[in-house]
Amino acid sequence: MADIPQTPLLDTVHTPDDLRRLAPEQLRQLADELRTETISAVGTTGGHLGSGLGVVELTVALHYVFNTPADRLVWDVGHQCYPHKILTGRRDRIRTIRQGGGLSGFTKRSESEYDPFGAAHSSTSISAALGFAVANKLAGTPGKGIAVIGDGAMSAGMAYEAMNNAEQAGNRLVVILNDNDMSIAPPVGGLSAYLSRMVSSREFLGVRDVLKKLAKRFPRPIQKAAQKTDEFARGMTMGGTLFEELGFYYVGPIDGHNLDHLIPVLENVRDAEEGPILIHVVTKKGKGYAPAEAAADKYHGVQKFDVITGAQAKAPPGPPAYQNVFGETLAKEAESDPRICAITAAMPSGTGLDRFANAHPERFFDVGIAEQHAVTFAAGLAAQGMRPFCAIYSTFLQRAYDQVVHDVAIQNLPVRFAIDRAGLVGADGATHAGSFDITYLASLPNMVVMAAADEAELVHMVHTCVNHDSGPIAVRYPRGNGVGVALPETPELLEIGKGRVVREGKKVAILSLGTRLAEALRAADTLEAKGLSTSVADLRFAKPLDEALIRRMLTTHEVAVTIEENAIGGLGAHVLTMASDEGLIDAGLKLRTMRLPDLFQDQDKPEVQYAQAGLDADAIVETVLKALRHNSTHVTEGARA
Ligand SMILES: Cc1ncc(C[n+]2csc(CCOP(=O)(O)OP(=O)(O)O)c2C)c(N)n1
Ligand SMILES: CC(=O)[C@@H](O)[C@H](O)COP(=O)(O)O
Ligand SMILES: [Mg+2]
Repeated sequence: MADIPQTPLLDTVHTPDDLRRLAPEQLRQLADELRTETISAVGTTGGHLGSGLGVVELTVALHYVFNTPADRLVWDVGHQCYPHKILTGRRDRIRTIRQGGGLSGFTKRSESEYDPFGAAHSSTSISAALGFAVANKLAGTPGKGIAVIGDGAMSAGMAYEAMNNAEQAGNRLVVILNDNDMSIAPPVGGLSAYLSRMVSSREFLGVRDVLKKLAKRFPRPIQKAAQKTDEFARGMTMGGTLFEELGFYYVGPIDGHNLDHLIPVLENVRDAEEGPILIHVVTKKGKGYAPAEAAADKYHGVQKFDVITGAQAKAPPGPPAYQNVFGETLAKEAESDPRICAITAAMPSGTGLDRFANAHPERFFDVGIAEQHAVTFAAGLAAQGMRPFCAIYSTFLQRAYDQVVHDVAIQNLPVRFAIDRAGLVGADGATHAGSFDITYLASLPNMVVMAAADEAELVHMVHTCVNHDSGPIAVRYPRGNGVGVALPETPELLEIGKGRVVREGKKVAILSLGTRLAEALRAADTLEAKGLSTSVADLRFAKPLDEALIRRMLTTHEVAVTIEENAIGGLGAHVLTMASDEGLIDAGLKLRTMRLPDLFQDQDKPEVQYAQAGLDADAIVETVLKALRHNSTHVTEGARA
């Protein structure tokens, strides 16, 4: 573990109350020590670094000026909250972040009173802060709602829905726009260009500029405060900013690393009688750590790294990552099919579409953090004859559910959903688990839902998505690397709704969907060794089900087990419904469904998580043996566990 840095002043600050007892001139040192500790901690654990480094000064200033936790500080996404956690009583656990049993990598209500709202999915902070603000206003209790939202998160429609509704909060709501001109990738779209113009068209506001603007806007008390300064700054153009048109008082842009500017501005905003106010702070993602500042991604998400050199720990070379198999396969398919285009919602590298973009830039679209728009944009493309691949993580696709139903499924449009991070994802924890997409997709009209059992299957499924002329198709696959099977030279056109028997047996049938297939085969070996002849089928499709294959398995084996990397309501539910409707349960079939829990809080590596979730080979064997023992007289010798 990297040495814990010397931080004499930070050592005395355990809560924001300690911070607020410091003299203003001590805050610079505190910020420097906080940045050093953040770098050291993330060097040990890996995680999100760049965004936290960019808000070190802002974090100090916000807790110094506002009366947290009574003033409810809501971090958007929450990946930048490591400095906030260090200052709010969690420094002793910061080196457990994003690990099994450790701190969450995002804000989490159950962790601290200083985390009033959980996050991880972006663009929720203004709505939540508005909720806190209005609740306090209604109750007549003090306490503001303060949202800190990034320029990337500001590209999502939900942020505008909240701002459009914010007037009612008055001065109870403060929005800090943390503009570092970065999302995970460089930001895209009109808003990004607008913010760049705002920042480049005027110098950073000094305190005098801000006080002058505030003074003009607000009644006497602020003017008095403003007049304390020895001179007024030049006037600012009043109004005209996008945010002012939405009903906010816009203040900025100001230097988000200059405590001498941040603190007086925040103090004046805190005491303003008018509102809501949006403060536009300009920061640098990765600030204060040369390797992060120099990196293209500003060290957004990092492995453990050497603090001195910035060199990240390299994962041993293994099979290709699913995201890259997807991106490269689609890029190859697109060489011969001009209809193919690809859409990401601000995750080009995470989805592997950066590879597609390099090959076909004119057919690649990064729409920003705007999953709802991404899906309906894809629907429009499909309706006009294109073959759009909408690549969105399982968890983030949840945000666009009505667009999937209303704009794609009901209209039976040939949109292709490439659903990465399906199943458990490890360190990102519960908010990023891809536990529900089979449930929320396989009940939709016209929707085809496939799950790749390995990287070769993914290639076949992408090829099938390209060449099968039908309505919507979703293909899901997990975070991480494949299993090491050879990628097919010639991809297969799969028959929709047809699974495959991978192993023939007689007594036990394991019906697998997705990458649990490897565990199913391991379990079959164990069961065979116990004298239990076991079949294994890879169903490939959750919808439409391969009913003929399933019926054969359920009627010729004593025990059948379904297994999927999805919570309840997925494959198992559909097989159970079919078995029940066809009277197979009545006929004495022992059918068990193995699936994820609906809430899985742990953050350990996925293979550890699956064992904890009871979805590995040992759990399959145990499930089968229990089923066989259940009111059964047919237990084969040796089957007793
Ligand atoms: C709904 C949703 N889509 C995608 C993501 C993935 N994501 C996490 S952070 C991030 C970029 C956020 O950019 P910004 O708000 O500017 O914060 P910064 O990292 O620059 O501090 C994205 C796209 C997410 N968390 N939530
Ligand atoms: C904070 C956030 O939502 C993203 O940075 C996410 O953590 C990326 O996940 P992957 O690392 O699986 O791409
Ligand atoms: Mg940003």
